[in-house]
Order: sequence, then C-alpha cells, then structure tokens
Amino acid sequence: MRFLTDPTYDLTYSDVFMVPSRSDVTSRLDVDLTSTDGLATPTPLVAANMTAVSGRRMAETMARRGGLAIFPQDIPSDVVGKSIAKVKRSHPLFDTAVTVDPTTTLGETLSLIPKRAHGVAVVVDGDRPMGLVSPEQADGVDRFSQARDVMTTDLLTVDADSDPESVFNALSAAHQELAVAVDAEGLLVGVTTAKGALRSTIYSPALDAEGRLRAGVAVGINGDVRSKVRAALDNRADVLVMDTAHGFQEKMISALGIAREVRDEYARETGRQVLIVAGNVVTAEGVTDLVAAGADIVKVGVGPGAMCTTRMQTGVGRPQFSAVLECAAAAKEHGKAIWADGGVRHPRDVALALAAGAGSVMIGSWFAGTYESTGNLMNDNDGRIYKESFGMASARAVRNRTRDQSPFSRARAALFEEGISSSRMYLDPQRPGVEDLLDWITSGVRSSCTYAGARNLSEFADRAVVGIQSGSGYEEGRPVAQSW
Ligand SMILES: NC(=O)C1=CN([C@@H]2O[C@H](COP(=O)(O)OP(=O)(O)OC[C@H]3O[C@@H](n4cnc5c(N)ncnc54)[C@H](OP(=O)(O)O)[C@@H]3O)[C@@H](O)[C@H]2O)C=CC1
Ligand SMILES: Nc1nc2c(ncn2[C@@H]2O[C@H](COP(=O)(O)O)[C@@H](O)[C@H]2O)c(=O)[nH]1
Repeated sequence: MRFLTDPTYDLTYSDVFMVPSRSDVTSRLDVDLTSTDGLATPTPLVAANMTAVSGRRMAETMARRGGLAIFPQDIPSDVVGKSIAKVKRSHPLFDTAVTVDPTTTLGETLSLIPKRAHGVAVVVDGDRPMGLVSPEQADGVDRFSQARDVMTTDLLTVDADSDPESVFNALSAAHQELAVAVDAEGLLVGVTTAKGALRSTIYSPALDAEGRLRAGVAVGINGDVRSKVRAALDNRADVLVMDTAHGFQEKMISALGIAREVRDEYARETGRQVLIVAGNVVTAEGVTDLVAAGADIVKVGVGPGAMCTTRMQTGVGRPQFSAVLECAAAAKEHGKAIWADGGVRHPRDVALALAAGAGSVMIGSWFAGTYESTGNLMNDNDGRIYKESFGMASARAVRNRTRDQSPFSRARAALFEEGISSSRMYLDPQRPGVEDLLDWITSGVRSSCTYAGARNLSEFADRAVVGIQSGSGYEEGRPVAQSW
C-alpha cells in the first residue's frame, strides 16, 4: 500500500479513502479472498472472542462461510469442548436445523426459531424430518397447540450429497423456501434456503485437516496458563488466541512462552500444529516482542472497539488504520502476520484494514447484532429487535471472569472496568443474519480489490493507494436517504 500524500498524524478508517488504479481484473468473482495470516481461511474475517458474540452458532456459521469465530476466555473449558464438538459435527454446507418434537408447543417452537437465520423449525421423529413450522403458520393459532398440529408436511427433501446449484434449482422449481437435507437412511442432516445454496457456490468453508469446520479458542494470561492452553488444544481448538488488553507486557511474554511449549508438545503427540495469535498491541515494538516470544499472528487494536472505554479512561490506544499499517509492516519483516481487531462498522473498514496489510479482520459488536450471536433476541418499545452486547473488560464481564475469586479480589478487579456493560445492537432488518453481513462485507472487499487491480489480498495490500480525507470528504461518501 502507498499513500497519495504522507500523513503527519495517525489515522482511523474514517480518515482514509482509496483511489482506483488501472485494473485487468475483469470480475469481482475472480478475486481470491483467502486470508494471508498463515491460516489461509477462505474468508479473512474472524468473529471476536466476546461473550456476547461468539458461541457455537456463530462459530459454525462463520466457518461454513470461510471465516472463523473465537470462543472467549470466560467460557468454562468443558462448555467450550462440547461446543467445538458440535461445530465439528455440523455439516460444512447445510445449516444445522432448529428441531422440535411433534409435541413441542407452538410457543416454545416460536421461541427457538430466531436462533437461526433460516426462520423455520423442523419437526422430527427421532432424527427423521416430519414437517416444518414457520412463524407465518402460527398466525392466530393458540400458543399451546403442538408442533404436529401446525406443521406443514410439504417438505422438499434433498440428498445431503447434492451440489448446491442443484439444491438451488430444486428450491426454485418447487417454489419452496427451505430444502431439508437427509442422508441415505432419510435422517436429517441440515437445511438450506435458496440464498444459502447460492452462498455455498461462492464461499468455501474453513475446514480442518479432517474436513470439519474450524474454530478458535481464547485463553487469558492469568492463572494456570499451561493447563488452560492444553485444555483448549484437547478441546480441538484450531487456533489459540492469547488474550489480554495490554499485550505488550511481561506477563504476556511469559504466557506466550508457555503456550508455545505446550503447543509444540501437543503437535509432537498428535501431529496437529496449531497457530498462536497474541495481543493486543499497536506498535511495531509490540509486534516484534510478541513474535520473538512465540506468536504466529499478532492481534492489533487498543481502544477502537465499540464496547471500549479504554481511550476515554486512560488516553491510551492508537487510531486503528495507522496501528494496523505499522504493525502489519513489522510482522511482515518477521515473516508473520496480524489481525486487525476492532473498530469495524462498515464494509469499507474491512477493505482498508486489508489494504493496510492485515491478514484477517476481527469483528465484535457488529456481529453481536445478528441471529447467530449468543444473546437472546429482545424487542424495544418500537418493536425493533436487538441483542445486548457488552465489553470483555466491562464490570459485567469482570464479575463473570472473577467468579471463583474472593469477594475482596473481585471488588478490587471491578475498579478497573474498561468497557460498556450493556448496549443494544439492533438487527439490521435488511441483514439480520451474520451471513447477510458477510455477503455485504465480502462483496465490498471483492470490489475494492478490483478497483485496485488485485486478484488476491496480498496483491491488494501491495497495490492499494490510500489518501487522507477531511470529515466532509467522509460525509460526501455517505448515501442520502432523502432530499436535502
Ligand atoms: N483491545 C482492547 O482495546 C481491549 C480489549 N480488552 C479485552 O477485555 C478482556 C479482558 O482483558 P484484561 O483486562 O487484559 O484482563 P485479563 O483478565 O486478561 O488480565 C490482564 C492481566 O494483565 C494485567 N494488566 C497490567 N496492566 C494492565 C492493563 N493496563 N489493562 C489490563 N490488564 C493489565 C492485569 O493485572 P491487574 O488487574 O492487577 O492490573 C492482569 O493480570 C480481553 O478479552 C481483552 O481482549 C480489554 C480492554 C482493551
Ligand atoms: N477496551 C475494551 N475493548 C474491548 C472490550 N471488549 C472487547 N474489546 C475489544 O474490542 C474488539 C472488538 O471490537 P468491535 O468494534 O468489533 O466491537 C474485541 O476483539 C476486543 O479487542 C472492552 O470491554 N473494553
């Protein structure tokens, strides 16, 4: 990447823009979005290790569309183990269905449907699909009715080995919303909408060596790091994230040394080599020290996050575009990569982070406002739907993380709150599922690459030409919804 004119101060994503270059990339579909961070995930996006964001449904969906999700450090290890096992059992193309027994009440069925974006529950007899219940069928029906009394039995079943294009065509021909995939015994494997089938022709899933969906686990730097790292690896984490707010500290350096030792020991025993991500830092010096201590990927970003109060409280942090640019260059010198973590609110921010050299981009709060995030769906007074989000250094998260400590230690830890405990992340009515956001982001990034004449992300980081803009320059680029 090069600047049109060199900046004299540090920059956020909103401070910069890209100019087009002469391009011989004739289609956006010719752009390869494989991450350049050493993980080579087909989509360079990671759902943040935040309790309000990444659980099993987020992990499964992100990996199915080529990205990753990281289970947060606050989730008990046995729960992480069970969740990863479920992710690994889920189908790489078909979405896991919301299933109910024939006798489940309509009220309960309706409460389960929003757990997934496809908007329907499959009624099963054991694992055999019998019918479908959608919210539309529930109109005017008593909430104590049973699923079997409400369901439609007009099912479009497809073989689980069918290719996505033929599933798309079958759905169009049958004018159906949902295809139910079954195995050779007629047992339920998963479901897909026409859009889901279409997506499966555009995205490739992020798979481990055994062809199962990948997921990552975050580990804090306090306590028994050795056991925590080993537990994460035994739980089949495909990536390990050593996680703390201030990654440029001695405790992180020694935790990384332990993590590397345990990781290498595990690799010798199992043949499975897992990359270590560590952060967060915002300077080249921070990157150099974490790489020397054993990080394969360095996580970059202090204070850009939407749930973050660090900058207001401490004055510490750095505008994210400049942090990413400097840290990516430093990591490249050591043959390593970075993740740009936090501050992403528009597809353009992802494109700019990748232009600045990020290997992948981590997103938290934006993804909290989707069906797949961990929280429950809520309605505000105007009937808009949202989910609650909170920062990992908020009083709420600290209370949870320190639950096994003495009341005195907990009270002391609570003094150092650096995040918001409750915020509303509204679901975008146009893009309520995380896959909708992925479509929006990846189509934007593909387009950015063709404007730069880049066929892949490493060419993009080489070729992008970035300028600095005023507040009114940024404002000019925003669409206007009504006349002025
Ligand atoms: N990217 C960002 O800007 C930020 C991210 N976070 C996220 O919040 C979560 C909690 O992280 P964290 O607060 O580090 O908690 P952790 O529980 O991971 O512990 C951090 C350790 O580092 C020590 N420490 C020393 N200086 C600092 C400092 N300035 N800030 C924080 N810890 C420090 C703490 O000691 P002691 O408590 O005794 O000081 C503690 O032992 C993580 O998921 C992290 O990623 C939090 C803040 C900023
Ligand atoms: N200073 C704080 N930073 C936090 C907290 N919780 C999470 N984070 C960081 O934000 C990113 C995600 O950023 P977003 O803009 O996409 O929401 C996350 O990965 C952490 O690094 C917090 O409580 N305080």
